[in-house]
Amino acid sequence: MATRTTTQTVATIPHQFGNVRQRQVYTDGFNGRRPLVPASSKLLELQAKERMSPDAWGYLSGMDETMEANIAAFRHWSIVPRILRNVAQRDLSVQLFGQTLPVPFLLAPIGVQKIVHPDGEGAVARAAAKLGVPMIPSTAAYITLEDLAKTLGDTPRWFQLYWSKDPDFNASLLRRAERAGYTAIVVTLDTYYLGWRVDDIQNAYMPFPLYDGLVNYLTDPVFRRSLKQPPEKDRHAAIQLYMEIFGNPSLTWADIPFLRQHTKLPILLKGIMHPDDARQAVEAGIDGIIVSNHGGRQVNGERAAIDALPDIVEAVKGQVPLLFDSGIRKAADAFKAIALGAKAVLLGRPYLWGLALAGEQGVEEVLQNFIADLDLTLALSGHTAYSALDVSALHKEPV
Ligand SMILES: Cc1cc2nc3c(=O)[nH]c(=O)nc-3n(C[C@H](O)[C@H](O)[C@H](O)COP(=O)(O)O)c2cc1C
Ligand SMILES: CCCCC(=O)C(=O)O
Repeated sequence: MATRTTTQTVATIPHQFGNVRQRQVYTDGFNGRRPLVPASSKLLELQAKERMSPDAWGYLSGMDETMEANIAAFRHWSIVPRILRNVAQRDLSVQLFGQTLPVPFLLAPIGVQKIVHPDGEGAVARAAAKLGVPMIPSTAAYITLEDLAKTLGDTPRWFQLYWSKDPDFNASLLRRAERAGYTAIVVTLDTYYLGWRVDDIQNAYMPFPLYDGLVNYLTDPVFRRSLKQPPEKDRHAAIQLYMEIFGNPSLTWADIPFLRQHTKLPILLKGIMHPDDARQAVEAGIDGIIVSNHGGRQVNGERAAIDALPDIVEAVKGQVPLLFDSGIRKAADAFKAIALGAKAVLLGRPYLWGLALAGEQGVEEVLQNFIADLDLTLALSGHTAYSALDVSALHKEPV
């Protein structure tokens, strides 16, 4: 059976990918079929909205003000292309924690994906594996982290930890992730509680008690031991326990060593928006930081994530790699975040919109489009590698 290594993926995706994709679109018409999903992220969002149930759409939404700020703030920076610099060969790969990622983005952890499509995370993992795009499955997935690891094969994968109130359960999740071949742990720290989500309140909708969305909990030996009866016999008690332990608002910096004691993998903190928190993370020995405001889902009126990035870059001074998410809709956004100092970005809602519209193939097409756009944006801006971009590729616009 043919095996595919990350390095081979690197070789097959980036070079000329954009041109191949364009040729498909303009001459072959995708072998005679129209695209399954719009290449325009605005149209993609609109069509996905029409396809989804109002409850699911409401859940995907966030706080209007912060979400709008996330998108609008990319305009605070613009790309200034350079010419005559031989951009015929390009490299989209980036190095992180001793690993080569074939593209400068990963799939952001997004829980409860079956609310938009019955194949949920399975379809996303299959599309990711097909293209070699790294994925970060959420603790709150509908498919166990072990099964997703199998689907991903040799595609790079990191595990997103929701740090619960039960230390033994947390340790068990970390053990399971290591055993299943995840190569980094992303600890999300902006979601001790879910924010004041007015659409969910209006719809009386709460997806996470849905029983099969708790599968990483229900299959966990430590979680099961805490129940009087197995979840198969008493669903209600299992859901109750999940609700009790899910978020841990008492955490402080003094708890960080717990993570280090329970995993050898690189640890990234997700949800850092303040430079002082970034400094403290470095002091605490954290391996990486994900600058993110959770896609504007947690605090209304929060600063746009891309506006927070330069301050954090300055605070961290290259001591650990920074990643970025919240508002990435097209290659130009990723280009700007990387030029400002992120090593890579996390793609969030757009792949979920592709999932809602056309399942696995929809995700695949969204990812292919994003990669093609990344490649062309790099070339036409006069650069040959995302890993070599810096702020000189941008102009700061007066606000
Ligand atoms: C429906 C939904 C569910 C999410 N679930 C998780 C999750 O389980 N864990 C997590 O760390 N972040 C979660 N996020 C946040 C994403 O990882 C990411 O930070 C966010 O989607 C980025 O914003 P954008 O989608 O607007 O680009 C979720 C986001 C959405 C939209
Ligand atoms: C139910 C798990 C929480 C998912 C999440 O992070 C979000 O809704 O933003």
